[in-house]
Amino acid sequence: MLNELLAAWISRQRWFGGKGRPIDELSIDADVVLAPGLRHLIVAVWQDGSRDRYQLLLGERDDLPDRLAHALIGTIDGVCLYDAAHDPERTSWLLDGMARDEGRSGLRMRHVEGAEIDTSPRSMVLGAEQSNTSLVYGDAYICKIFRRLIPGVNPELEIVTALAARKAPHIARPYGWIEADLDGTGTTLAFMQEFLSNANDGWDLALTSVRDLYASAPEITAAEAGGDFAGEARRLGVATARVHEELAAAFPTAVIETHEIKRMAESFRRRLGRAVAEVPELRPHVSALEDAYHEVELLTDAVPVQRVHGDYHLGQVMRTPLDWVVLDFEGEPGQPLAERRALSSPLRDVAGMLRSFDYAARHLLAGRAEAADLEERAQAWADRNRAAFLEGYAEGGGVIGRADAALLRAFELSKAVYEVGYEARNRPTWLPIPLAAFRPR
Ligand SMILES: Nc1ncnc2c1ncn2[C@@H]1O[C@H](COP(=O)(O)OP(=O)(O)O)[C@@H](O)[C@H]1O
Ligand SMILES: O=P(O)(O)O[C@H]1O[C@H](CO)[C@@H](O[C@H]2O[C@H](CO)[C@@H](O)[C@H](O)[C@H]2O)[C@H](O)[C@H]1O
Repeated sequence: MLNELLAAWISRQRWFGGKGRPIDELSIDADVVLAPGLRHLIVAVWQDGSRDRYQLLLGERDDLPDRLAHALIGTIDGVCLYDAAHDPERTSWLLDGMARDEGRSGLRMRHVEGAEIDTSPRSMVLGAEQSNTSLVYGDAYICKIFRRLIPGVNPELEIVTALAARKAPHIARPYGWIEADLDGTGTTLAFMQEFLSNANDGWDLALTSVRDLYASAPEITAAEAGGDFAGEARRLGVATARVHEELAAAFPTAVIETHEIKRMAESFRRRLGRAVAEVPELRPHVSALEDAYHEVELLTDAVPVQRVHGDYHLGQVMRTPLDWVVLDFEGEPGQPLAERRALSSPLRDVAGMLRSFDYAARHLLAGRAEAADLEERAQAWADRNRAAFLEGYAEGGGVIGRADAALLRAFELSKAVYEVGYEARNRPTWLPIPLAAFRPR
């Protein structure tokens, strides 16, 4: 009975990865009582012969107050079952558990060495619930509950705790995490960090600048328009280089030679193959993309590799009154953990952010009558901020040599190919944004 209720409910959740496909079976793999009226469940969802596992906090109440009505999953024997992530009276147990390093039937709640956790703030679910659910406790902490579970330590926990131990700048302080064994492997279920209460998302800041530019008279250049972002783009470049330096110091590094460079080009091609099969609009660009990837195969110099962010864009950075802070070191969602933890060229992150300036510049263009004129201004905005970011990156000690141009270009194009797939699946009206990256310039 509970299984059926959960199957119907889970398929409607924003974070459920198998939307649009029928659920063949849902089973409960683990069910731990965390506190009175609060259970922690790991469920396995079977679709088309494949299995994904998700976690949920199951609340139980005899009467569900109105403020929790939206979280109702169903009623069994007169007991209301609901998503307790939305119930601050229940989620306070997670904070208490981490503060006291508690364990419950295989579920381990931990705090970072030396971190003092104030257990008084109550939580709210962060509005933009996407692939995960984030709980914000007062203005002190943000605890990300990873919904779809992949066995292993989450790269975000791994990286942020390693950088914090080095007292690295540009990261949000880690406080605690929750873990359990999945298939015999210690697996991160949740990760809690400092909440940057007085900070703005990089994407929102960039868009404010772009809007100003669109609203301004045509003769006004990107540099003259109000809300110029280039100073911030430069600072972000500096911060990015510093984070790369810290990652290289905290984790192993290597250099890859000719045959591994060829393998990298092959992986760009594989991604392209998959994306073309999914999105036919990519077809006219295949030959130009192949040429760009071939340039990589011709490289003769060794390429330095290290741990990187992996899914770097303006939505992953926040501007505090002091400086930029980098968030979400999880890598590209949906990729296998081994791939997300693999060493890579830091140019991959540089390329990700360059793409993001293009995104910010272009995303308001779609469907606007005056688009041709705006297109020019959008391009000017993107060019200016991309250049400023690269200047900052060099200023911060990041190295982009002349021989790196082919690799940087290939990373950028490959990111755009990934974005084409991402937009086709999630936001089809945004598809023209990454497609514009393939136009000859
Ligand atoms: N430490 C933090 N302080 C303040 N806001 C944060 C923090 N971490 C994340 N956020 C907010 O949550 C949003 C989503 O966070 P993110 O880690 O990118 O989650 P997801 O993996 O679901 O994309 C960010 O764009 C930001 O607005
Ligand atoms: O933030 P996530 O880890 O969930 O990353 C995924 O979603 C992103 C969108 O939210 C997506 O980023 C793309 O859109 C951004 C604007 O919304 C833009 O700044 C990025 O440059 C662009 O790639 C990201 O690719 C995806 O992995």
